Amino acid sequence: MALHVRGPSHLDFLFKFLVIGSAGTGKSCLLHQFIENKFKQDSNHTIGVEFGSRVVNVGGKTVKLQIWDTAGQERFRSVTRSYYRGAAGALLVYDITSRETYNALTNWLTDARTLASPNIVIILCGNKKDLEADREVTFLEASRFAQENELIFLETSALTGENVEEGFLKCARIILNKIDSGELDPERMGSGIQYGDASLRQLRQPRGTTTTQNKQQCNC
Ligand SMILES: Nc1nc2c(ncn2[C@@H]2O[C@H](COP(=O)(O)OP(=O)(O)OP(=O)(O)O)[C@@H](O)[C@H]2O)c(=O)[nH]1
Repeated sequence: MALHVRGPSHLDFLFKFLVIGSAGTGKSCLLHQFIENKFKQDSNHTIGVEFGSRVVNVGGKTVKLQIWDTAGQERFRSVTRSYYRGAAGALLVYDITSRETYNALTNWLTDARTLASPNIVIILCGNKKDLEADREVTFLEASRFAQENELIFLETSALTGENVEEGFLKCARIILNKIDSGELDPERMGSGIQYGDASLRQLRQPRGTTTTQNKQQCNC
């Protein structure tokens, strides 16, 4: 899907993000908490895909996060998979009170890395941190899984808001660092990154310089 940046002239970048993971882990609630700053009461299963966006300031840059919240239910898998392409970042969510959702992580991870991009930046979120008494997955084992699979790991609570903003911002910060270091090229097709108006102004060449296209047309 093509991304278009038409908006405030102060925008440096637009990043496409996904929220993925098994049904009922709290993906929609995490997105709602991040965007609305409150817990989404009576959250129903997502049908297909939902969308949200928020402009954030990270490392001195203004970034618009365009976030696709996907349905975790198996019956929507073919629809949701079609949204993976060209995502720069993802929150991969499991529920700390459900080992089943933790066991499914490997499949979600494979999907993300094959369908989105091998370079996609993924934050592993152990959600429902507030339900400590019902915990089925320890912090330590999830940390090890994250380390083995090169993921950043956080335990979150969409209910209390704990670590929710951190998850999204950490993902954005890592992507920005990778752009700075040259590891990620925003101009690569399917990078999930678009320059905003502010970056485009900086990139624009001064008048009178020879463009690549001009050089190609010249036979000398
Ligand atoms: N206690 C607690 N409950 C949560 C939290 N996050 C979500 N829930 C509850 O978990 C249930 C599922 O939340 P959703 O956000 O709809 O889950 P989902 O992952 O989007 O589910 P699908 O759309 O089916 O993939 C709801 O009843 C929420 O109220 C949390 O951090 N703490």
